[in-house]
Amino acid sequence: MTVQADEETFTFQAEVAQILDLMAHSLYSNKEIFLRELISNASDAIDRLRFERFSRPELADEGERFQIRVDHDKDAGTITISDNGIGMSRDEVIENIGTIAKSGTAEFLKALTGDQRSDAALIGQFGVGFYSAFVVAERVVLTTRRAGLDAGDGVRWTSDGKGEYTLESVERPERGTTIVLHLREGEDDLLNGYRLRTIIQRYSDHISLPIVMPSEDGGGAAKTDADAAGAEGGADDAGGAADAGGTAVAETTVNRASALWTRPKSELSETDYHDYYRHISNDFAPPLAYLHAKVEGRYEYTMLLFVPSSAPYDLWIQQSRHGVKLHVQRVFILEDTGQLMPRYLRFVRGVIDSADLPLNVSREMLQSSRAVDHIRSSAVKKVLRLLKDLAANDPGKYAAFWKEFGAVLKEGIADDYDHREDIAELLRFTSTHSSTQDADVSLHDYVDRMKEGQDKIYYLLAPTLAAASASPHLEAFRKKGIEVLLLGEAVDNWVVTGLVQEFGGKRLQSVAQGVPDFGGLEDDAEKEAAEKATAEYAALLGKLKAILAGQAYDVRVTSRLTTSPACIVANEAVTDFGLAQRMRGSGLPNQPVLEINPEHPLVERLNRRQDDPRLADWAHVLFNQAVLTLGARIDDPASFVGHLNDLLVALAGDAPSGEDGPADASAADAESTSGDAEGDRQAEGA
Ligand SMILES: Nc1ncnc2c1ncn2[C@@H]1O[C@H](COP(=O)(O)OP(=O)(O)OP(=O)(O)O)[C@@H](O)[C@H]1O
Repeated sequence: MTVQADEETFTFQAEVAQILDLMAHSLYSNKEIFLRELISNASDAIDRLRFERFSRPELADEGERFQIRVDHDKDAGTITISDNGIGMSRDEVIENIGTIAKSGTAEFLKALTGDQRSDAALIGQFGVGFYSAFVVAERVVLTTRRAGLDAGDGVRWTSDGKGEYTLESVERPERGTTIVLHLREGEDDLLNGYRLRTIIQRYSDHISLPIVMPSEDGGGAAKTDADAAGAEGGADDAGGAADAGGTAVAETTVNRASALWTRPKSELSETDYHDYYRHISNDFAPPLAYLHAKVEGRYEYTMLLFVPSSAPYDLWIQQSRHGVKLHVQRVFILEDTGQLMPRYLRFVRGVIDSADLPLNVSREMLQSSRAVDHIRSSAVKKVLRLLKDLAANDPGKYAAFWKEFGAVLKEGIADDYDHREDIAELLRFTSTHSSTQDADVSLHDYVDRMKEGQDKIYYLLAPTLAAASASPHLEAFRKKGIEVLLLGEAVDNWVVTGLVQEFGGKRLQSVAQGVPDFGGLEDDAEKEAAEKATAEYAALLGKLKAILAGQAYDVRVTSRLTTSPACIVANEAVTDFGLAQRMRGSGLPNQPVLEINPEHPLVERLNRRQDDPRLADWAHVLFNQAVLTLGARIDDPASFVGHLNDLLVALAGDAPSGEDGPADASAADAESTSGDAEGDRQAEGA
């Protein structure tokens, strides 16, 4: 920091410098948005002043009208945006302009791809509004004075966006902020009243405050005081002051200046809604769906809510913002932090405007307000209905929604008991019936095509979808043609437990827990075969159990498998809450049971050759390969590889003794094993 008279020079926070650089490259194809961003900040600043006045009556002075002013000066090559909002103190300027305090900055920067289009959308989402000025300006001068401070407490911030900015104290009689953009060479097309007006009407028409421009702004013929002052280098502040103070120049309001949600639906076009959505979300893409409702009755409120088409970068950040802004009688009050929208609907963006709350309502008051309870419950119902309609009328769009937000919506099954059934209908899964990994099966679809005699909804919970779809647990179900839902997300455990094991009167049943349960779909012959196998294998089971003591809770014969030799299931028949935890740990259930397939040649051979000196190797390999197909982690991978290699060496049989071949005893054994393996292959082939 260098000090020169009253001027101090500061260095931008590293992230700001990086974002400024990226922005100039990525946003250029969309350069007009700088105006939208600066007008949006001005509008926020006025909203904040209006709000602060409720608690600080001393700020309520002047009686002038709130407005945002846009002006340009062809000769000086400047565009000026001023507002009579809350302004900033020196500390606030340092904190707000020059630093990015938002959580997730690092994640955001990582998410940038270098692709102009997608980066532009991301940058927009991140809301780096003010810095977009540097897309068109080579120098930006911001002059501001906080409401409630003295005229001598004005601050001027100047920067060329290249790493440093300066601050100096200035006299500024009126509160508010003025931003003068000194345009880069080649940006003269923006120095045109008609062009500016068109941009404002395109991007900022929905701003509920008047945006005014000098009346004679068509070709820059009229010179305002601001223009004249701005033309002099270093006279930016004088320009701004004259500007915000109001001059004798005639002004016209160029936007509609009424809160969009207060206007009747019949007057609004799709484009109006989309523009407004972009204003509040910073999302360049149009919303997937929206609802606009005016409710009258015991409580009176309006809601305008949007479902975005893609997830914001911070959807999974713990403290991510909720997207609904509370207004009271059109005055912005606060951003929702969960009072208006539950966490599982945190992707919803929009406005709720209540006529019943006091203007000075605080967050604490919201928590115990009946009106808020009512609004919240109605908002949730309406959003769920909107999603239901989308699913029914536009399955393609709903699939897109599910891809982006399905995992968030699933949280609602555990969090919102009252709406559990509605949410359950919105769930989509991948199943053994799906041709891709896309989640395209609803619980209704599943129940509708259940086999005759089937009385349960089967599911398989695995650490990933890939592990689920390749799991041996599905073999018998596939053979019998019974559909199984494949659940591969951490939140899915809450889904199955949250559904209280039931949907539409059908119980949910894991295919990897307890003894195999095919409901009414197992015939007597199968049951008999299973009993017979258990008897035939009793001795082998005892031996395996002894070898795997401490690893396998139990070893059983199963009818669950057709092609795999073994699998692991959870001993408990019912999902418990701890399962998700374990799935994220080693991936093994608390009481892992090794199930072996009596029809498999390998298992048959073990039963015939229980005296095999390598029985322990076989047992460990069977157990651990079953752990792997579960998508779980082997406790002691080195020992597994050791057992496996011992068997491979024995099978290889022809390894030259004396080099790396087995010792004599094992060599003899290797031969007999290899012979057996041959027999096994034939048996398998037969
Ligand atoms: N005209 C203004 N008057 C008062 N404060 C302002 C003004 N413009 C910007 N600020 C302050 O600077 C901060 C940073 O502005 P910036 O546009 O970069 O991000 P933001 O407005 O916070 O985010 P978003 O664009 O997502 O709304 C604002 O939050 C606000 O505190």
